[in-house]
Amino acid sequence: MTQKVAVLGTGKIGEALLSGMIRGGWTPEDLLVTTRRPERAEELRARHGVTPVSNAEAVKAADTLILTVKPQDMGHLVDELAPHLAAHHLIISGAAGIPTSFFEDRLAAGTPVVRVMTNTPALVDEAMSVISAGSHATAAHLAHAEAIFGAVGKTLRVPESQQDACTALSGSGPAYFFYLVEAMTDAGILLGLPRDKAHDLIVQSAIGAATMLRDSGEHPVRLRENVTSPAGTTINAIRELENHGVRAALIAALEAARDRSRELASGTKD
Ligand SMILES: NC(=O)C1=CN([C@@H]2O[C@H](COP(=O)(O)OP(=O)(O)OC[C@H]3O[C@@H](n4cnc5c(N)ncnc54)[C@H](OP(=O)(O)O)[C@@H]3O)[C@@H](O)[C@H]2O)C=CC1
Ligand SMILES: O=C(O)[C@@H]1CCC=N1
Repeated sequence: MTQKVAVLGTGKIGEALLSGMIRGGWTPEDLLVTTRRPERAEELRARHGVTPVSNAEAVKAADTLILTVKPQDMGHLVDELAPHLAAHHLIISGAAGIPTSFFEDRLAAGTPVVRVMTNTPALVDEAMSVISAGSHATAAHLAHAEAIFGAVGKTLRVPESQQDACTALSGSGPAYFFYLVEAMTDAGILLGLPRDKAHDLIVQSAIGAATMLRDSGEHPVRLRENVTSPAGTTINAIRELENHGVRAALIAALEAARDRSRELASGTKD
């Protein structure tokens, strides 16, 4: 088995992973990338010193193939790879929705497949990556996937049946926080603050709150209660959040994301 790892379809998430692997000690010589557009390939070579190759060349040179194309492009990519694959290859899919059986049904019997859902904080080594084994993936394959995704943040093994839910929570999760910051910054504008100051206040509050959630060991309810003084300001805001159904909206939003992940399972749903 070579040390080489290929990232096939190196777009936003593929590049986030790639850059983290390099920060984590992988040498660019051990990393191959594939892209659809030649200009994208050159961009990756210039930024990271990695070698862009064709999908077929990637299969020849690397044992571990990380597939980070969109779910809708996965069928086409797998058809292209199938004739070149051999027994030593490990397939790691980073796509939303696509089950490991999608690959197992299209590739030679016994092909090991690991499914991973990571997220964009991989760019700052704070990703949350959830990892599930396909039918033929061994403990060593899972450990290998953990070593790769562990370079960009935390990893958690989950049964594959929980992957769509995890995609809704942590895969898409950063977007919800960015959306909240955007909305709260607008509120700051309404309250008369300059945009840059409103942004800084909210971002630092988010960092502080996230650090407390991670490090204090306290339940989120307790942390919120500690901010909420009797007859104070916070409870007025909380009442408005409840009046506007924000909690119900979040539950419905994540359920919709989970449903879309399920819908993408066939790899053909636009
Ligand atoms: N963005 C996110 O936050 C997350 C995304 N994901 C998953 O990661 C995957 C990629 O998402 P994202 O990075 O956002 O999307 P991008 O569109 O940025 O990346 C996909 C890349 O794949 C390339 N590509 C498509 N087909 C081929 C092919 N046959 N051979 C080589 N390259 C190909 C595309 O090239 P071109 O640009 O030329 O079209 C594109 O650069 C998806 O499956 C998504 O579900 C998972 C977790 C989080
Ligand atoms: O929106 C998406 O489909 C991808 C998967 C999880 C985050 N982004």
